Amino acid sequence: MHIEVISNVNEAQSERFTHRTAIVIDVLRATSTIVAALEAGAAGIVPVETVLEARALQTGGNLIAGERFCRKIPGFDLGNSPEEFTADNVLGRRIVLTTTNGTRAIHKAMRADHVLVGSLNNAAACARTALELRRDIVLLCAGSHDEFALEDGLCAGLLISELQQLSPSPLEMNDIGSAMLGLYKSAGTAIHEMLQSSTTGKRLNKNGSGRDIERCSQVNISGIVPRMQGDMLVQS
Ligand SMILES: O=C(O)[C@H](CS(=O)(=O)O)OP(=O)(O)O
Ligand SMILES: [Mg+2]
Repeated sequence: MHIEVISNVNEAQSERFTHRTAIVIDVLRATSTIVAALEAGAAGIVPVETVLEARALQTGGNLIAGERFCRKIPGFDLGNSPEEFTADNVLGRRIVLTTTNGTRAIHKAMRADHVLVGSLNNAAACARTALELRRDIVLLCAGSHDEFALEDGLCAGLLISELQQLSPSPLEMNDIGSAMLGLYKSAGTAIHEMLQSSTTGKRLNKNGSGRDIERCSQVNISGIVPRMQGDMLVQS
């Protein structure tokens, strides 16, 4: 099995996903938030790229959620903080989500046979599901504003480490994959500190969302594996 890591959305040409399983990673914060929403019992998450698309889908009991410039979009029900996605707020609800990087990355990966959502929170479960799907795997790091993001690279490394532990045969990977595996191994117990020091971490701290970094740093706290079915992410 071959693992390819793509370090940001601009590199993600649609043919790179053909016949593969894609795992989309946006640790701060979209993919961590999607995991939290399904964990809290949301019926599903519809990722959309623009605020206008989200507003157009504010019908039939849907909630609309998302951020621009790290802040909840005016008139939306929820922002992009995992903490907001509690059972009280989302149980049984369909949530339309738009974020700066994460939901755009999910759309880039749509050509894949299977699209999963990965984060530090659900890495082991996500790796297990991806292996069961028996395709080569592309790890798409959403990055931030079309640049590599440390937190997403770290998560790609963790996912590769989990895949290696679970796979019955050796895995091949591209050079970025090897580099991200090394990054993850070198992090040791300093994952939270690395996220704090990342560009996105600093931006979130500046915008009053520093608490989310701690939650998004926690490794393997969830067994939820969001998977695209039609236009919606649901629990696998
Ligand atoms: O809301 C977030 O955490 C980020 C904001 S920013 O673009 O990194 O400033 O969006 P996301 O799409 O979750 O990366
Ligand atoms: Mg991000």
